[in-house]
Amino acid sequence: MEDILNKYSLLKHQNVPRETLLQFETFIAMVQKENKEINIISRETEESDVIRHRHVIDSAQIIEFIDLNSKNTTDIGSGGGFPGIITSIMLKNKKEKSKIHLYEKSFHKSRFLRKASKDLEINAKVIQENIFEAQNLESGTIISRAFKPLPIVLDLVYKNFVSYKNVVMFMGKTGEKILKETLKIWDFDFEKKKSITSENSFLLNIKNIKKKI
Ligand SMILES: C[S@@+](CC[C@H](N)C(=O)[O-])C[C@H]1O[C@@H](n2cnc3c(N)ncnc32)[C@H](O)[C@@H]1O
Repeated sequence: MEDILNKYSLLKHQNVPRETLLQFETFIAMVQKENKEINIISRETEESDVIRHRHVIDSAQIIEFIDLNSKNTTDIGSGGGFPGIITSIMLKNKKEKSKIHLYEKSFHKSRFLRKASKDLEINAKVIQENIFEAQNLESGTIISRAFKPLPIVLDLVYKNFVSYKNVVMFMGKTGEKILKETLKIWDFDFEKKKSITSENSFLLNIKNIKKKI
């Protein structure tokens, strides 16, 4: 059998423990099983290799942006648990106490997320709610992957969160254009990191959001 470290060679620089990688593999099997019942990820991407690269490794690369001094991190629009479940697995094996709050409006996906969190014994809380209706939220890092466009996420954070440390956004191939347009309306500090899984994508680590107009 191929060594698990080879399968996750893109994460080599992060020294992810074998135990964490094994839990990633368990989670991949859970997603594949559930995907037969409900649409967690698109059917074309449900091969193990594809889930590992496109969803698991892609999610894991944000770990360095998570504020470990905060009580909780919030994943908005968690879907099948990317990146919320993946980061929670990593925090558990790093013995970090920060809890991941997974906001997901779908009943079926929330039920899957709850079961996966329980079976994986991770420190995650699933909140089945429309996040736009949630008020006075508090978080350390807020994570958003394939949820809504950047300006909508910024507006949500601005209006619905009373405190947060930073916002991590996954940006695709139109990311540069979207960033430029967004900066006309919003003022914020940001840091960019090239994605390790996709040539045209990057991560944005955003702080100090202010509205310009
Ligand atoms: C395209 S999926 C992305 C899921 C996951 N973050 C990923 O990267 O694979 C967007 C998810 O956000 C959820 N969602 C959409 N609007 C929402 C809302 N207002 N509140 C909470 N969840 C929402 C959807 O049900 C869906 O599961």
